[in-house]
Amino acid sequence: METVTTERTFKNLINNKWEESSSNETLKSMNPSNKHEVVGYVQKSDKQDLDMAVEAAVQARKSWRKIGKVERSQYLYKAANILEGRLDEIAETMAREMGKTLPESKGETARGVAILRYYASEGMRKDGDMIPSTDKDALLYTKRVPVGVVGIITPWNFPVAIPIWKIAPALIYGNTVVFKPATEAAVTAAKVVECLAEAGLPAGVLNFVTGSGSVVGQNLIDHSKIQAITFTGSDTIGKVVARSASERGIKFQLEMGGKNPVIVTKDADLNVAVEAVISGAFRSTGQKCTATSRVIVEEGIYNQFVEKLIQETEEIKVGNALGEDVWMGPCAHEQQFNTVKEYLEIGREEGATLLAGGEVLTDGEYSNGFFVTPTIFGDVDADMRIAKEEIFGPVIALFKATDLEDAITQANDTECGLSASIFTTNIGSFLEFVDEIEAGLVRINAESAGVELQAPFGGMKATSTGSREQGEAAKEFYTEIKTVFVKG
Ligand SMILES: NC(=O)C1=CN([C@@H]2O[C@H](COP(=O)(O)OP(=O)(O)OC[C@H]3O[C@@H](n4cnc5c(N)ncnc54)[C@H](OP(=O)(O)O)[C@@H]3O)[C@@H](O)[C@H]2O)C=CC1
Ligand SMILES: O=C(O)CCC(=O)C(=O)O
Repeated sequence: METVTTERTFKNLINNKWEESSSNETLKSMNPSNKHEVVGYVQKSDKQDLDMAVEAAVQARKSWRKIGKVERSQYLYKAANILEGRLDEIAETMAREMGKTLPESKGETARGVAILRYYASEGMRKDGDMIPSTDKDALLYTKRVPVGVVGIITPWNFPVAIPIWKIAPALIYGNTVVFKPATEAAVTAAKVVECLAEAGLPAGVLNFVTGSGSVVGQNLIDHSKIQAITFTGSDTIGKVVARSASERGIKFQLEMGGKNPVIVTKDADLNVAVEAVISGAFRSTGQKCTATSRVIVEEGIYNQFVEKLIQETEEIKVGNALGEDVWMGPCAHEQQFNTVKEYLEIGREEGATLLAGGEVLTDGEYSNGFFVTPTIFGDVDADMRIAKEEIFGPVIALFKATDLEDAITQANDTECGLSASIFTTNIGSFLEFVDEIEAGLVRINAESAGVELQAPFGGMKATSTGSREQGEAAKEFYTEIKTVFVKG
């Protein structure tokens, strides 16, 4: 039986009006901890709705650019305060809608507030540089200008932080936005947009359109009036974005998969390493692009490390994301649940040794949700699919290494290059790792996940398109540089 906990139907935001879709249809968002519970409804939009949103963003471009960065920052400060005031409510919605535990959901929402404040303060920072000219009587300088209308497509795994780390820099640098969230987390995203709208943004500056990726998302990336697209999600759709954007010669930024390694050397503090591997691999049910998925351990301490890892993994409490003392929630939605179940099977069939977990939980309350136990596979071979493919679930693949060089070679044996950690007390090992590892986020004695909003974020190799999000680095994507030469 379906339980409806909220009557709310969320609308699109187009030109500062909350609009129903032209199809008059809605999509319902379900709770992965209890698949009978509806969290809310969002609009099932089509091309017509998207065209209106893009047109509104086009019309708002000039005036938004002209009011200047300092004034734009005030809207972000206000939105931060509003989001902070709704922190508990929005975190609870997130936990209900995509199964992140309540403490983690609160942490992410607080991070959203901090990101808004960070980019608000960017309003007081410089817009360009003075450069000496070869002509002593001339003035030569650069001026950063907005790109124009930015299309933003986000995934379901960070439904507050990722939208905000794209929307806030887009707006502060003077762009207008059309935002399409992941359908599986669109109610949470709608609440974030409410906070921004309530801050009083002028009409057309931020537009929000929900609906399927294949209709709203595809039309957004193909739209002739968009000047830039930023996307976080799967490799498959990332490639579609890249093709469409490069054909039209517009800017694009992609953040996609990870297969992040952690190396544990023979001199590591094993307690620290075990705790960090568990947190990196299983928090958010392993559904982070920065999650730990391969753990490479030096032979001398392998047995000791694995024994402790198994023991602590077996103590993890899995349950409803809103449950007290629950450490790990469900997979975020049915399709993701099916993917994880499939990989648990693949691991067994490929001949890896199941050391912990590997179960689908179906008893009692568990039967209402998408629950699996945190899983560790040993004896994993580099050619196995569980060693190569992103699972996006709570699954660790363990490998043995003869020495540091072997461990780094194994760590780099992947197409992805987002995040990588090493646990060591040897300064030489850490310096070697920093030099040799092929990853955009390099972490020493710290878990592979965890991003600081004021620092550049992004991957090497097939994970990203080279550009970086967050921190100051975001301005490279959200602005163009004009080089100005002035002769008196
Ligand atoms: N790097 C990361 O952080 C993430 C990686 N992933 C990886 O991707 C896998 C699949 O997850 P999934 O949610 O299906 O990821 P997708 O790449 O399908 O979805 C990400 C976003 O793209 C949208 N989208 C879907 N199809 C199109 C399209 N043709 N054109 C434009 N936009 C589109 C989605 O909309 P809609 O929701 O409406 O389909 C969503 O907003 C995961 O198992 C995981 O491996 C997933 C999420 C985040
Ligand atoms: O580790 C984090 O905090 C960010 C991860 C992320 O960006 C993602 O999973 O998409």
